[in-house]
Amino acid sequence: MDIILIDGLAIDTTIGVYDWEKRIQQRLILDLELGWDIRPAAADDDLNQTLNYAAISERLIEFGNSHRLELIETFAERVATLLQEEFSIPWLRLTLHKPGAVPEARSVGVRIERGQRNALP
Ligand SMILES: Nc1nc2c(c(=O)[nH]1)N=C([C@H](O)[C@@H](O)CO)CN2
Repeated sequence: MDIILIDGLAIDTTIGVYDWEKRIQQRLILDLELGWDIRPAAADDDLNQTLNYAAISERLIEFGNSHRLELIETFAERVATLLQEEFSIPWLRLTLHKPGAVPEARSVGVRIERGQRNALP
């Protein structure tokens, strides 16, 4: 399986468990590895046969702007489901950072994998 990469995607959203967090926007940073077979697109030089990383990035930014969640776990799970359902992505690894959450840490976050890695040749 090949991998389409989106690294360091900045998404501003309302996220957090505390009351003060529900009144502000905070930035999440997403790194995505999206499983795909890129050979048909490469053979035909055709965007329609691959994952359009620009369209996916735009959709995830829109998701963040239109949802208010508490846990980064929930955000990550919702994004993974969206990617699988709307873009038919068979396998993905999502790393989500909430950089400002713990001042003493460079970053905190979650990493999840969803789907079947060997679903494609
Ligand atoms: N595992 C998690 N721990 C914490 C989360 C979270 O989403 N997942 N969130 C918070 C607060 O919202 C925090 O980010 C405020 O600084 C605390 N722990």
